[in-house]
Amino acid sequence: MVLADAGCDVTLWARRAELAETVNSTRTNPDYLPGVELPEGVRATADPAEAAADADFTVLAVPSQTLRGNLAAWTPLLAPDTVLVSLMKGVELGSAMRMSEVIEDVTKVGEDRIAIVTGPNLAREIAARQPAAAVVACRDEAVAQRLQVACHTPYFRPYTNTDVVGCELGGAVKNVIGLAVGIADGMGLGDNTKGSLITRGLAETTRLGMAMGADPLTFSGLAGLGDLVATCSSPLSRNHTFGTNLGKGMTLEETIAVTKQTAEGVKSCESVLDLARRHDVDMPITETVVGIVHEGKPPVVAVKELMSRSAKPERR
Ligand SMILES: NC(=O)c1ccc[n+]([C@@H]2O[C@H](COP(=O)([O-])OP(=O)(O)OC[C@H]3O[C@@H](n4cnc5c(N)ncnc54)[C@H](O)[C@@H]3O)[C@@H](O)[C@H]2O)c1
Ligand SMILES: O=P(O)(O)OC[C@H](O)CO
Repeated sequence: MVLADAGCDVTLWARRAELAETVNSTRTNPDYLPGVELPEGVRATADPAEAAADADFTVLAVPSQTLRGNLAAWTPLLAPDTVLVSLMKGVELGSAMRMSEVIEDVTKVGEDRIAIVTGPNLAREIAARQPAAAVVACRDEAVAQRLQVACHTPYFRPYTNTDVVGCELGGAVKNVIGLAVGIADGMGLGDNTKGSLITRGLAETTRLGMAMGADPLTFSGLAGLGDLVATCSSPLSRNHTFGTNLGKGMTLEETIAVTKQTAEGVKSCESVLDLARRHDVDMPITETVVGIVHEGKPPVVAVKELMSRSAKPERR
């Protein structure tokens, strides 16, 4: 919708032929965004070759853990000079690669032709054309500027950034902190807890980012604080909602069963912790989320452990 509203011709790939047909005939995607009318500039197809043909930008928005497999099939279909754009906010399990690294690894396209779009961009609000800012990041600023033009609309305001590492980490780790805040909400804890988790969550995200060569200022921008605040405040966030259900006492299996869309932090909390250990960075909130989500630690016990860590200066 954003690209079409900005004047681009968009071909949307859908896995199911019947969904592509529904999008074309009704101009809606009733399974995911009921009630939202898609602009004329969006056409759907179930044929990835048709979607990829001659594309100036190939925008990738599949779950982070399926990207590698999807791209392996799509790489031969990509237009020769296309810019690959990641909307995904996750880290690959096992390799601990960021999404742009997975894209480079599979397609062998150089980092100057790989960009990301991130920031406080809850899909439902974007689809309602509510005002939002975003970050378009690419190592090659000229490419970021081209993409900025391609997605700039009266309601969607993209800023450029060349710190791809920082922007990607901001997006992936905020999902983990969103889970933590959701768990606290579900336990009935209040806004002091939320403010503390958001701030200390941003501190551990920044520590990891700096260890990986990111610019610390990125984390006070849209890809860091901006997205963290949106995710941790909103009932529209899948990660936040997933955490709230866990905090209310639902089991992991029950929570997965009621979650219809991708909550990236559920898997990426493990890969973020993996990254932290590879870079020797302390990430206590991420570790706590892994403990609750994957090791069956009761939230009450996890909170006690987090609060009884040794006292230390704030800036360390
Ligand atoms: N929804 C948002 O508000 C939002 C905003 C910004 C970024 N993102 C990011 O976008 C990415 C995708 O999230 P989403 O909101 O579109 O999730 P979603 O669950 O709504 O949609 C994921 C899509 O991927 C498809 N899919 C699932 N498994 C697949 C597979 N094996 N191969 C190919 N396609 C598959 C699903 O059919 C679905 O169409 C995530 O990384 C998320 O963090 C989402
Ligand atoms: O629904 P979530 O938790 O995946 O969050 C969506 C977007 O990333 C918010 O910017």
